[in-house]
Amino acid sequence: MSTQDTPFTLAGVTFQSRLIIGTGKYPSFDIMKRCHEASGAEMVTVAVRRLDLKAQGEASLMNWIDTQRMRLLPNTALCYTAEDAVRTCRLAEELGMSKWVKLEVLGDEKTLYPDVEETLKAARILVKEGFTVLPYTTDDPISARKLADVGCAAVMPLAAPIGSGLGIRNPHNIRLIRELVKIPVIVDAGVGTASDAAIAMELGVDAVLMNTAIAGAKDPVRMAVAMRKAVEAGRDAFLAGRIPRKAYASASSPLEGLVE
Ligand SMILES: CC(=O)[C@@H](O)[C@H](O)COP(=O)(O)O
Repeated sequence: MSTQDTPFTLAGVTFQSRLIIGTGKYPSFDIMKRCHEASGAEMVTVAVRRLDLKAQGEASLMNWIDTQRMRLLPNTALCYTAEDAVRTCRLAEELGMSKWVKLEVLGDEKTLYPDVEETLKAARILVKEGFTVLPYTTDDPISARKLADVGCAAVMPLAAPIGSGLGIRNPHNIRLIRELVKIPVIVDAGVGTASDAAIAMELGVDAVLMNTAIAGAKDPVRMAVAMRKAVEAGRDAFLAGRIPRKAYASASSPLEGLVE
């Protein structure tokens, strides 16, 4: 029996790649650009509040992003209130970046955990203003459902705290979120290596967003390649369907017709 994939579609736009990539922490803009190419990602997130608006030419981050190939996804990193996040999204729009936003409203500086109450508040306002809202959230299924109910285009539960590289802390919850909401689910933050990305995809999520695992690797370009392959492999494994786990061995070769 062969299995057919359905395209990854977000707010009516179809993507070939299920990997979304960041722009922070790279050793250089040149390495970042090479990672973007190697990853095959078609969407790239940029922290609006970290942008140096005065930088020109090669000193400007935006100069190193291939916007012909990749859709820009401005994000609200460094925002701790709904008000700040909404203002940042409006600024992104004024700068001509995009009306698609990665909404990130953080609870504190130590954990960088999402403040779900403020995220919901901001999401309601932004959806009303016509933004396509992709919110970073906890791995709590009820919060994910509330974000879906207010009209977000996807939900992006964390695998683990941003930049921690701890991998999927709660696979069960990620699976519950996948079951509960009808919109795309994108695992965002905390991926440490390729197997984490593959596990996320094997849980049935639609895509994975990551930054630190690639930007902070010893060889970022090679890690970008590994992540592209891991996301593809995880998706294939999910579609193929894993075998059930068994408590005891079962022989790989048939037992009938043994030569005596
Ligand atoms: C780039 C970005 O938006 C991060 O805030 C995001 O959440 C990724 O986290 P990692 O760096 O842990 O992959």
